[in-house]
Amino acid sequence: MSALIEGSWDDARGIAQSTFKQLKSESLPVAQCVNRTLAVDAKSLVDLPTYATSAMDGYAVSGPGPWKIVGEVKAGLPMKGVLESGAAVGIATGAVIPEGTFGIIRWESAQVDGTELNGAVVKDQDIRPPAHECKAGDVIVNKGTVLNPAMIGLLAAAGFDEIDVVTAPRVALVLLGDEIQLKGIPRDGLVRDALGPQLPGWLNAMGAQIISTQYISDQLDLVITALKDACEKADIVITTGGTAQGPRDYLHSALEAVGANILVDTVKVRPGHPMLLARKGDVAILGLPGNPQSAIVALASLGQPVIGSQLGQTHKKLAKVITASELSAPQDFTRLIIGNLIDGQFHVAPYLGSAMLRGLAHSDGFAIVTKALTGVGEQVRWLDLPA
Ligand SMILES: Nc1nc2c(c(=O)[nH]1)N[C@H]1C(S)=C(S)[C@@H](COP(=O)(O)OP(=O)(O)OC[C@H]3O[C@@H](n4cnc5c(N)ncnc54)[C@H](O)[C@@H]3O)O[C@H]1N2
Ligand code: MOO
Repeated sequence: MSALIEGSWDDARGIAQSTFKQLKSESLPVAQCVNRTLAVDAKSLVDLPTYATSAMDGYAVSGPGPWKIVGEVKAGLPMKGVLESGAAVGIATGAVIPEGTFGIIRWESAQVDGTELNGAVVKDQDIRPPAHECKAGDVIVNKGTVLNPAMIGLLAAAGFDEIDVVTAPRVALVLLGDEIQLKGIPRDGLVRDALGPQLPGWLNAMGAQIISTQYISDQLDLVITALKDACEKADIVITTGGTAQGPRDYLHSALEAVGANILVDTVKVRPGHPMLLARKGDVAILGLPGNPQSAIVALASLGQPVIGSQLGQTHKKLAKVITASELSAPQDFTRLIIGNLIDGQFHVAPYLGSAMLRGLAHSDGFAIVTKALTGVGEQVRWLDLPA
């Protein structure tokens, strides 16, 4: 496949979404699977509810009243035998309904005199029927879903001890640049590394795991060695800086030297213009521009779809929102504009410059702007930053 060179943002994103295969899966205890992506359709192992149970604390009654109270049924301790006509038993919420029960009278509506019970009841009153929520074999969570805590609870209720989730893509980070300073106040023209510390947070939120972080000087042989090593152990290699064509930008030459195929080389988007996506076998190589805001734009634009594909997630169409701010984009370019959704409307953030993080730091995502001018009240697409 030939590379998409300075193509549209949507085409580049389409390539990022469609090129990479789902990784293998692993079986883990359900409680450890929150935020993991389900590798199979989860089919309930039981009917839910599994038994007919009482929805309320009260009395299970059989036949017409008045009834004689003959005992008590607790949750987890089903009554043995049949509830005879004219008999009642005290019953707790969640306890199994005795065979022969007509309905439940809540304790607050029951008239009790010694062992005699009176009250109004209709058939099956306050009884939760079995399989009301699902039958054994029903799909309760679809393959490709990112599991939230409620789903974890549902899977446990449905009888699962372990479940198959997709392995988290392994990311090797390779940060390029002689000017990068890792600690302290920047001095002598050096720049504090603003990407090494933030990329793990974004990548973890997208479902990936960092397996290594390397800082590499602007020397072609070092960049080649770092890329080779990273490609041997990772599912995604993410580089920062060196994507442009400047005198010390070695990413293109290094990709050629390691035998990677470039899929996307520069995109008609601002910020993030020199973003790059390549592959070496099944390994994705994502080149994030060095300017910090541009790097995060590239990660959200191309990195998130690659990770989504490797996790077997379905790529959703972007939602549309109304903009409360007037927005512009350069001719023939897509612009990703940082901002927030307030009452469902997009409000642009300050500090839009591609080298700045101050606006991005307080933004929830990006408006995707393709027209030269989008007026207040018009629709734009919205790309969420992962939370
Ligand atoms: N003649 C041209 N020059 C540039 C163009 C162009 O089209 N023609 N494109 C500009 C755009 S747009 C961007 S974005 C940058 C991309 O540059 P690189 O990916 O090659 O990145 P570097 O040159 O290495 O660095 C750019 C900038 O970012 C700072 N940086 C890099 N890494 C980090 C880090 N880890 N933490 C904080 N800051 C970082 C670096 O110091 C530079 O200031 O190229 C433009 N140039
Ligand atoms: O496109 Mo560059 O990424 O604006 O700074």
